[in-house]
Amino acid sequence: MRNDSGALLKVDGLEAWYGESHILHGMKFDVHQGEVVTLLGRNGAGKSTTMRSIMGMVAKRKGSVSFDGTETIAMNSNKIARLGVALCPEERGIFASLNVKENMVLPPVVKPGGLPLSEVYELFPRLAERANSQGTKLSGGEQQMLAIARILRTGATMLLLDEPTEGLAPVIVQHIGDIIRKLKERGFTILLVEQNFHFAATVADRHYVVEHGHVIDMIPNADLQANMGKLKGYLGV
Ligand SMILES: Nc1ncnc2c1ncn2[C@@H]1O[C@H](COP(=O)(O)OP(=O)(O)OP(=O)(O)O)[C@@H](O)[C@H]1O
Repeated sequence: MRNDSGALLKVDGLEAWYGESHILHGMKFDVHQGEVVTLLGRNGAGKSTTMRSIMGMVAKRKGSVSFDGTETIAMNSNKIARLGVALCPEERGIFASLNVKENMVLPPVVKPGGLPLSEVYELFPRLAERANSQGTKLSGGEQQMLAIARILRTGATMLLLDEPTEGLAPVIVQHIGDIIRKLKERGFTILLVEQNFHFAATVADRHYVVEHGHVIDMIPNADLQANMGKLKGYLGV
């Protein structure tokens, strides 16, 4: 059952700490079924910590995070994953000694409905070509594709993508954009952390601006151009 607002993911009053450092201060936002939503903000604003907290990977946290009506704040990350939420972390986490196919079949299927390898390869023809290549031999773009492809295998329906375009050439960034739009068409719900707001504008429905561990604004993508000056001010660019 969805919660009252109809949101698939609802974050409310989320606080998080690393040791004694208080990082998140009442994060509040939601993501509806089938939406692509970004978290934008300056370095150190708390975007990755928010993603990690949603996944249950930050030990000290409180507040409320609900997924499809289920409160997850007290759950461990395995249990959260079994609800169908998956994180593609900024560092990508490819196993260097394994090849593409081995990397792909490694994560456990947590929920029925994960994409079979054949469908993953349809979405990522480049990975099909590179199926037997070792992780160390992949370009940054191929590693990023593999990192996304891997979580599609798990059956997750809510994808948390942390800076998927970081350090990639413009042509690869465009390709990642195509993939995100295809995933949206297939009904996936996506929360995206991005530094590149020009890219974010090409894939997202709404943008939340994060500063000092909480949301300070929400801008629908349709209003982004009209709010560009304000957004650049928030981001200091
Ligand atoms: N493992 C950690 N231990 C202690 N502090 C951390 C840890 N990870 C992040 N931080 C600190 O938490 C704050 C928020 O970091 P976070 O990575 O969530 O920000 P961000 O908005 O994702 O920024 P960036 O775009 O630079 O990744 C920063 O001050 C960072 O130094």
